[in-house]
Amino acid sequence: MSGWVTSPSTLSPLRPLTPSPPHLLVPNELKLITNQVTTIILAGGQSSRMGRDKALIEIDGVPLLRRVCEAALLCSDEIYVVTSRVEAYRSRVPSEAQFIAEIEPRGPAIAVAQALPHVSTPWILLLACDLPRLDGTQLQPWAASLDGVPDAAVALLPKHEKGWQPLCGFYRTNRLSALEQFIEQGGRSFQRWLSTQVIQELPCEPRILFNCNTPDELKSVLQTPG
Ligand SMILES: Nc1nc2c(ncn2[C@@H]2O[C@H](COP(=O)(O)OP(=O)(O)OP(=O)(O)O)[C@@H](O)[C@H]2O)c(=O)[nH]1
Ligand SMILES: [Mg+2]
Repeated sequence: MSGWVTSPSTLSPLRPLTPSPPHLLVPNELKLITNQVTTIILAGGQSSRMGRDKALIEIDGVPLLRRVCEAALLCSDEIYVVTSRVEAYRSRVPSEAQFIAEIEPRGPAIAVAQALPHVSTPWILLLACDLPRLDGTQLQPWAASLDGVPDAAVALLPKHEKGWQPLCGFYRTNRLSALEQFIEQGGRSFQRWLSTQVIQELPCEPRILFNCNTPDELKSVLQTPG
């Protein structure tokens, strides 16, 4: 597959080319898994701007949360969904996804901190659940570039016009104790914490970061799929 830099030290062997059952959105043939990355998907927001649960909004018959899980499964084996709505989502995600239950939404920073004890890989891929144009085949070369990230950088994140996009990028697991400390000291804003950290920019097409927060944004996705 073009763009995928194979590196025996960081990649687990390719999946065998077994034919996929027809119900799978992610054919086994497309998977290129790195054993460096655990994916954490945040799906515990309030969806107040959308007026209904964004995670369950269907595009081409597939809930947004499932689309994001399927994209992540192209590059990582371990996927955790952090949410207070575990039962509502359980049947709507791929069977590989595991859940971390929150009592109530307390913001993305705390949700990430809650997931940390589950992670044993050196990197975390952190994703929002409202990224309808996230492309799993794009995640693969991103994950393959992690070895080249300078040691000083805590995260590899795309930039958009308002600054870093914290919910579509990679974090060094062993540096997130700084996030835990920030929270212990009362900090809640992910953006504020990021502003104190060294971040490496991840070159990224803006369309992949398109965030579906409002009914109008949803309409634009439905009108211009892909
Ligand atoms: N687990 C968890 N996820 C969250 C929390 N707050 C936001 N998220 C997720 O973070 C991502 C970005 O959230 P936003 O789109 O900014 O906010 P939202 O709360 O979902 O929606 P609004 O109420 O319209 O702001 C989404 O995937 C949310 O589900 C939280 O407290 N816990
Ligand atoms: Mg959003």
